[in-house]
Amino acid sequence: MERRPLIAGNWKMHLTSDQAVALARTIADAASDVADRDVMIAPAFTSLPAVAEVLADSPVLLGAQNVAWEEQGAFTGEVSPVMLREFGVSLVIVGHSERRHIFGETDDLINRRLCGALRFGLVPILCVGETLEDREDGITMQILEQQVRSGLAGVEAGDMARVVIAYEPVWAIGTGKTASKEQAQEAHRFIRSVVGNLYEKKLAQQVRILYGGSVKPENVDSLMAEPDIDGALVGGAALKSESFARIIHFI
Ligand SMILES: O=C(CO)COP(=O)(O)O
Repeated sequence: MERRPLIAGNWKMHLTSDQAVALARTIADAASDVADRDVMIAPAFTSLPAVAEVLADSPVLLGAQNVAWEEQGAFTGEVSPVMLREFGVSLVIVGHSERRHIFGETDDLINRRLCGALRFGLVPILCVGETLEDREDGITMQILEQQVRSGLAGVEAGDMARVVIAYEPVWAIGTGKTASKEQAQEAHRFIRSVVGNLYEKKLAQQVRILYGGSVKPENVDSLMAEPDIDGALVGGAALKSESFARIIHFI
């Protein structure tokens, strides 16, 4: 089963709108020759309109870093899927570890966000990952299973075909410590098996699973060579045009 790779840059809470436009321009140029893979960048909400204009004639997809589940309403501080669609956003990150650990987002809340994204035609990127403590306690796979199952609760097979999952071990995010390709492959294969138990095996083979956590030009090729790693969710290295350009062009 051929899965189309996806390289996604998560800009987190970095860059003013002017800076975001400048970086988006260089990435659009760098990605102009890629045909066999998807590339996405997710700027801060405030930069979406300006970055959307830059990407209008580019194959680079526009992503957002979070999403609410209702079209509109009394949800102070939230941004609705319809508001994101208005600016050409097509993918949205949900359940990022920073949302879970800094802002206390629960599995239930993340599931609501994911379902809201699907309902309004956005592709959700569901992030899952264990902490260092979980790994040392030997409960990595239980944590991943729990996060995948609750994140996907109520999602029908027809919608599941659009969902992307990102495995981001918390201990590897922003630390410079990448999971070894063996650790990442083991987690990805396990996540695919969990999806296979929830849905048909064929569907599990179609689902793209990205790796995130200190992805860099130096390690992207070996990670991408693993059979169940279908792409990367990149933080720090996505903020530098040369390094993200190299990551997009992984071999
Ligand atoms: O959280 C991440 C992407 O969502 C990973 O961040 P880093 O690439 O900076 O480790």
